[in-house]
Amino acid sequence: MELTFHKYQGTGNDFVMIDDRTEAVDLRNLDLVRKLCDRKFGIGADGLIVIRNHADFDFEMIYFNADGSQSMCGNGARCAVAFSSYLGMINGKTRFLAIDGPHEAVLTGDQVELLMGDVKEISPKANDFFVNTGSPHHIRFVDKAKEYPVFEEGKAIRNDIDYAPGGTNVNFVESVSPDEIFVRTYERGVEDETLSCGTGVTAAALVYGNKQQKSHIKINTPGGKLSVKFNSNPDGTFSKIWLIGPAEQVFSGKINL
Ligand SMILES: N[C@H](CCC[C@H](N)C(=O)O)C(=O)O
Repeated sequence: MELTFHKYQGTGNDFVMIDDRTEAVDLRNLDLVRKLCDRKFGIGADGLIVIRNHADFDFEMIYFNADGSQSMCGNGARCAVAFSSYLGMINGKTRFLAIDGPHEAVLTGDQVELLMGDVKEISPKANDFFVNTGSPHHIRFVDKAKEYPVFEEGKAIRNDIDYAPGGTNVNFVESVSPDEIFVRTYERGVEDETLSCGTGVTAAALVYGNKQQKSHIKINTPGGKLSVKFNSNPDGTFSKIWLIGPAEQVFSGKINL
């Protein structure tokens, strides 16, 4: 079977995208997911995104991490919006469905503004924090993030018994200025550091913004620049959380399965 794919990246978080409106892809075939994402034996990506029609939304995005596990993916969702526009399914604005529920997004040039789900709380975790922004995130503030042992420390926290059985993503955050941070992320399901993580920088921005009393945070990542703006509510929840950044089609191709 020959499969057409498109490769996208959002601030260095990269994805194999498949237009599966014919529903030809067997979503139970996790060996297929792992093969497509394999950087030596397949196309190579942090994750796979399958786009399907949905009666109540412009499209549905189904996200798989490279290991076949599923979660919400912020950068992937931004790339899915750009891909659905490329396919002619949307025109600038969209309302689509992901694993964590409905999302709105606006595409302006190569910038995608993605409305994330509301966040109920920021939980303290020893000297760190935990936030669920559609996927789980441990947040640790460090002095020199560029020199921090992200793989070793991230893997240890990701596998901490406190997070069993599902685990968590882990973000190491350095303050740059009152409204700017630098973030490196160890991603569950990729089981390595990725160049950026959309739900992760969103979680980091909420924690930092809450501390700094700021509602618009700029985020630098090894893969590029993102920003997050949000409302802090009197009950301690967060809403109108927008994740903003670029999404780019890198190449397309066909693969024989
Ligand atoms: N690895 C994450 C999902 C992808 C998150 C990341 N790629 C993003 O942009 O949000 C998890 O298993 O929860």
